[in-house]
Amino acid sequence: MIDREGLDKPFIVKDYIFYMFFNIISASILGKSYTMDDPELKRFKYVLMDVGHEVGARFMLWDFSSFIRLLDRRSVQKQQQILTEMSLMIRNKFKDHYADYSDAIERDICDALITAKNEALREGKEWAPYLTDDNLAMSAMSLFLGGISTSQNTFQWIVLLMCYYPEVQRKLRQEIETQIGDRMPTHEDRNRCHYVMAFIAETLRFRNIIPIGVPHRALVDIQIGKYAIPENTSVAVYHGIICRNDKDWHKANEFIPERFLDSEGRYITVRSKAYIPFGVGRRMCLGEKLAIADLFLVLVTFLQSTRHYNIVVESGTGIDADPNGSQHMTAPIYKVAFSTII
Ligand code: HEM
Repeated sequence: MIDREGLDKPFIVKDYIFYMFFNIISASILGKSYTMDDPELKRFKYVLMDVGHEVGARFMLWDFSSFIRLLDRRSVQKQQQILTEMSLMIRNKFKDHYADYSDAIERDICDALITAKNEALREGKEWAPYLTDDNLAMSAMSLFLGGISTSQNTFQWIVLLMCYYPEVQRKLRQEIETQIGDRMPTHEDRNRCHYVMAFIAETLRFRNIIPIGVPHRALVDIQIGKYAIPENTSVAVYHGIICRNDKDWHKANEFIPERFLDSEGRYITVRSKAYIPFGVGRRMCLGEKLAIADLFLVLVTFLQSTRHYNIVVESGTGIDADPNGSQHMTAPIYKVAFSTII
């Protein structure tokens, strides 16, 4: 990134973050990485990032209003066409895994799905008939779609917030320096980097990227607290409000990583019920552990590799969300500049 953009020149960091997380998730699920100018990657980027900016928050209403779909018909058609291409591509990549599959090595999630299918068939499990190649390929696609925009979007906030609050950046660097130094970070390092973990947890609370969650449907008539919900009603949990309400959070609208540290500076792993950036209940995020692991490793590596530089941020709207950020609470478009510490 620094080699490409040079020193002391502010540049938009957004696409770099997208490409990095795209490759991380793609390598874990499909076992494939892309170069930045790969045309396939650019098509994916349209669906995962650009369509939201093209039509703004109206994008959320496509499912509910045929009039708005008509108004945005070009974007709707383009998105549908790319999604169809994506599902075909993922089906093919899933099937390609059979060519050199071995149950002794699990290269990625597609391999793990094939192993699960073979085991279910061998053991005569009642769900084995549902583990068809098409269903498994579409499960891989759900992970792919669910994982990339969420993780990359959270990391856009991570970079913005740590640059916007230089004192926070200093504390992150200091902990990484004393606990890890120059060596490659491991998953176990999460147990010693309490401030880094608290910073990630606070970013997820403070700028909860899916504030209205994923809409669900009541399958039967049900009572939730004092509310009677009739069958077939759409139900959305407003995570964004719950994660930032004054009843549950002291100074809810301030960014305070220390709220996730105990009096001895240790990361608090027992969570308040109001901490739900990954949703709640049976349909909560499947990728929470993978997301936290990736965010930790990428953040530590990023700070290690930039330790000789000051990172300065230029953001016209500060740390307010992008008003055109569709259903996600997207970070504003900001620039960063690297300068050598003298
Ligand atoms: C910082 C990163 C992430 C955040 C904040 C996040 C957040 C969420 C939220 C709020 C939901 C909806 C839960 C609900 O409806 O109650 C969800 C669902 C889901 N997420 Fe994530 N997610 C992240 C990363 C990932 C990753 C890395 C993957 C997989 C590789 C993933 C896969 C999924 C899937 C498959 C669902 C649907 C689960 C279902 O409907 O049963 N997510 N996520």
